[in-house]
Amino acid sequence: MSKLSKPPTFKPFKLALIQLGNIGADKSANLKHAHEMVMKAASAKPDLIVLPECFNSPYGHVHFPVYAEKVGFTPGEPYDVERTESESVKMLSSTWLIGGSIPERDPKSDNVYNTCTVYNPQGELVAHHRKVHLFDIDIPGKIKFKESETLTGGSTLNFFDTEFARIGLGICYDIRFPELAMISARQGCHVLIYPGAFNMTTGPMHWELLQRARANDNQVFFSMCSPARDLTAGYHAWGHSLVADPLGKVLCEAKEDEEILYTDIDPNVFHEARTGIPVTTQRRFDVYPDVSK
Ligand SMILES: O=C(O)CCC(=O)C(=O)O
Repeated sequence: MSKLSKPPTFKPFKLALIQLGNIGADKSANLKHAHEMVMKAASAKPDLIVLPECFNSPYGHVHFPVYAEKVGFTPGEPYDVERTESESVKMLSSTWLIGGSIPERDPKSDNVYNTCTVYNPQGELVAHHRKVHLFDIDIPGKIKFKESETLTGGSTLNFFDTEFARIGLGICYDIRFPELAMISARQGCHVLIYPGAFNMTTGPMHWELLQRARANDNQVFFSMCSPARDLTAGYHAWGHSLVADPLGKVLCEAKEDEEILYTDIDPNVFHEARTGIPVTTQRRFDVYPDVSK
């Protein structure tokens, strides 16, 4: 994970985003439904399946410590999925799968993180990302949210290699910090995937704009996978799971209900964008040397 080796050759692949619905208070029911939807998505034989942010628990800072699981890894150490205590990790091991995110309790520090886990087709947990930027906002009369009341921010940037692409990870609010996407792209990621759950205020304002911007800035494919909207839940997710191409064009977008979106990722678009508008080789670090390389 996240070592600077040569990226794999970027090859065409089929991506499936599961905009999961019916996420309620019952964790086993959430996992059962997620499993059914992963199996349903897998029947179309995609190369990579993605679940949304917080797919096993209601979204809200009060819920995170209650639903948090010991996932079975320590950053910097090899993963040991055999010894995991996490029901969610056991359910997820099936194909190339970005397991959205779940609240994770670190066994040593007892800190709770919002964590994305990634599995290869052998069912091994091969990468993880702890949400770096916590969603603490207050838009009077609209939305107030404070993840930092119960969560700790991660402190690493993460990507993983498949046989078809190098894929960078982030979670939701991480998209507002272009540095994360920029550094992942400079480390050779072809595709950036951020499970996310925007809301009814910032969703219409920024969900599409930010994804198209990160895609276009970095000339990569960019995708966020959201839960479906549930107006009976405490948090109303925007939905609209989306994939943008390296020119910033929206390739596909869900509405607000439960849905599986399939997209063919074509490396030619990536290469043509970078050849036609060669910003990746025209940067002037002599003018902005403080920007991380
Ligand atoms: O950035 C936003 O507007 C929403 C972020 C969010 O919902 C999250 O980080 O979970």
